Amino acid sequence: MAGKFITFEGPDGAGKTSVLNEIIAKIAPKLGAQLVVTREPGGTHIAEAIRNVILDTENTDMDPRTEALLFAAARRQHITQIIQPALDTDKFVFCDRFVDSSVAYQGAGRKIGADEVWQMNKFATEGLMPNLTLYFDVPSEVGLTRIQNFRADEINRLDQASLSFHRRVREAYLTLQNKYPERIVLIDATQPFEAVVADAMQAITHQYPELNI
Ligand SMILES: Nc1ncnc2c1ncn2[C@@H]1O[C@H](COP(=O)(O)OP(=O)(O)OP(=O)(O)O)[C@@H](O)[C@H]1O
Ligand SMILES: Cc1cn([C@H]2C[C@H](O)[C@@H](COP(=O)(O)O)O2)c(=O)[nH]c1=O
Repeated sequence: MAGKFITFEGPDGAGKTSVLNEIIAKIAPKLGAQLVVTREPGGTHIAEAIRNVILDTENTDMDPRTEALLFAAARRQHITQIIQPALDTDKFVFCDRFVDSSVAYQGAGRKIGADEVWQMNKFATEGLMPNLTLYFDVPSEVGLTRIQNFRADEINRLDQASLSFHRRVREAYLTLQNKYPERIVLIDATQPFEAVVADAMQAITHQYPELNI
């Protein structure tokens, strides 16, 4: 892997996507064609189709392991079609969520267990991991309230899970950050938006000074 793989992670409503958009606007002129921005689940035609199945609020009877397998299947397609080819050609890949989401949501939220979810995802990723992960931390209540207040028209099946589910997700992220502090940088996402963007930018340019604007 010659390129750089940077992921944005966090509970629902943490502000990842908004911050990612802001950061991309800042660095896109600098990186030009060396920049790839993508998301999970999704990023390819097949993976976006899988996304629609997973997030459909009608699919209330989906088994937790089916859900985990579908996220991993979407990830596999995304890696082979988008992420790996970009890394092989020296690009910076910014991805909204990756395998840490599966460990947090399916491992802890759905109680499948972190080890089983890691094992299953090894088949999908063949060990590909981000170089840098920004973890946007907010209490579950804060994230869910933001979604209710600002994004009520886009609530998906995962957003609808119980508060205790979302609390387990956050705890799992904090455990991951504690376990892999070299890779995962914690950003306090309860701050005003501009301060969150500044902290995220600082974390990125600390590791990649060439992205300083
Ligand atoms: N620091 C902040 N303070 C207050 N509101 C914020 C902040 N950051 C983002 N928001 C708002 O919260 C809402 C959710 O943000 P966003 O969609 O970026 O979160 P997300 O982490 O990508 O969520 P999800 O993973 O559920 O898609 C948006 O309406 C956004 O404007
Ligand atoms: C990759 C991935 C995602 N999820 C969950 C997290 C969110 O609730 C949705 C995706 O919606 P977003 O608005 O694009 O953040 O899916 C998950 O449970 N497991 C995963 O691996």
